Amino acid sequence: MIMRDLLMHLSSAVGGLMIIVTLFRDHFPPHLRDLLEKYTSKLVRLLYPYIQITFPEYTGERLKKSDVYTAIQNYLTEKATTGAKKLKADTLKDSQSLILSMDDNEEVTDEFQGAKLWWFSNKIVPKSMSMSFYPATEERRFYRLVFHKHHRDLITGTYIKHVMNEGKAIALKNRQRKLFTNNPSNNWYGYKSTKWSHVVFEHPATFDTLAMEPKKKQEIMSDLKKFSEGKEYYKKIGKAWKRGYLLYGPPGTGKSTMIAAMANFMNYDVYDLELTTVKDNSELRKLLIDTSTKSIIVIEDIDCSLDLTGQRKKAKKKKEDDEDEEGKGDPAKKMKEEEETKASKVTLSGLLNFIDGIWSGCGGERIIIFTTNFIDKLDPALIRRGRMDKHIEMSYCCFEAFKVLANNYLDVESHPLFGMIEAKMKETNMTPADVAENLMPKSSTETRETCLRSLIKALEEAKEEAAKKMAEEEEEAKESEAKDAANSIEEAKENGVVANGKLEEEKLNV
Ligand SMILES: Nc1ncnc2c1ncn2[C@@H]1O[C@H](COP(=O)(O)OP(=O)(O)OP(=O)(O)O)[C@@H](O)[C@H]1O
Ligand SMILES: [Mg+2]
Repeated sequence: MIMRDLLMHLSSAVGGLMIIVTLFRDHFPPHLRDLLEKYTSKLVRLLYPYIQITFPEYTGERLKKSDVYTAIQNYLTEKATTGAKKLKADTLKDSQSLILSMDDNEEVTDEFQGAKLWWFSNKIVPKSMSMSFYPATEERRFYRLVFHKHHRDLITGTYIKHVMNEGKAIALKNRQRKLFTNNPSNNWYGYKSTKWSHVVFEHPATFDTLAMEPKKKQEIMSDLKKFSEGKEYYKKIGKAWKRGYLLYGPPGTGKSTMIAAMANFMNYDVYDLELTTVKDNSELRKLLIDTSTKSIIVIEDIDCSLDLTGQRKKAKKKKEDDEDEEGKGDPAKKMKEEEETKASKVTLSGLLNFIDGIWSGCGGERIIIFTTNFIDKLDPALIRRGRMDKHIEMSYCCFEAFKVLANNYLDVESHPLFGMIEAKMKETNMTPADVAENLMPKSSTETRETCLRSLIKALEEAKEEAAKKMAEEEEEAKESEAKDAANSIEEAKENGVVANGKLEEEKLNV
């Protein structure tokens, strides 16, 4: 007989006993009744020597999924695969592997330091007749742990802690990383809607494939590693456990690639925050509080995002002008639009407050990354150390970086043409994106040699282009200098005439 049947029999026996007790209670004199109750509960404890602990799925008014429940779920997943007969299947990590967990109404036996325990999974479906729009949310799942009372101390003291630790470790192992993007706030409310939508994060970039000076790359990796191990240190120095990185450099130098490599290195989720869809500072705050720990929050092209209000006003003004031209300018509508424009803005101070303030309360490790093509355009307050702790310049492709790309794209570590490429690279600037594009074979007939030669050709063209551009610029500068000089002579002449004229007038007046 399996344990559940045994427990069920015991429960019904106890239930029967309780009915008898109630009957006797009504007909017995009080002093005898007390005596009887005392002995009955002794008998019950003797007959049912098991203790039950229930772990509900949600805590506190169903607001938050219980961490304990999740840990138990993970812990039991491994046990269930071998022990349980009814299993639920789900896919995990690249949809390649299957994960099996305990189905409802199933039991799993476990043993811990000689003690035998039973886990049951079940759910309570309230029998209310009300027609709910969201039927699934009414179900209350729980796990129940049953063990002999002899093991009370062992189970409550050590075993549950062991389950928590194991469960968390399994969760970390199976962690499927996600890439989140923020939803516009008008989609935040309603059934199953969330502030962030996500897809599985499967970007292949790593620090190995990132083309960069090896020393600089190593420095960034050590910085990240130190940060991830710094829980106690940050606590000691009284700082929130967060770190800000500013990636700057021309387009195509690998800023976005670097973020993917960082996420893969750290095993973190990525929150790609699109500021243009965030209405105001309070929305920004809500979004950021809703991010999980072990995550990278990214704001790309921060210079464009922060100029948001300006951009919007410009767009709106153009629209208004168009309307006026058509003779449809409605003052009431205009006022409404103006109000909307005022309400729809994330300010620099809002962003600064968030970076400084909110996280301190959130706990957990978070990295924030800003990227920009124009570092000079940014407000110094935004990028001062402490906010953006590390500034990383992503620059044009150097020879070391080229070698990484050649290895990635052509599986070649050295080649007689490398010397020429190194020399040409010193003479001109080319982004890693352009180098990579030239190295990539475009057809099956292309060989390493042809790809490297096509890069050399591109480098030569880039050099010529740069020289031409410089000559043009010089020419323009000379022209404008000449123009300025001519203008100032003209001005001086005019001033001289006026001054002389004035002098003549004054003389006559005298
Ligand atoms: N340092 C690099 N290492 C490896 N690949 C790179 C590097 N830089 C660029 N690339 C290649 O070029 C492509 C474009 O790079 P990426 O999107 O990272 O540039 P970016 O600096 O983010 O540009 P933008 O400023 O326009 O956003 C990538 O898909 C990648 O294949
Ligand atoms: Mg980018």
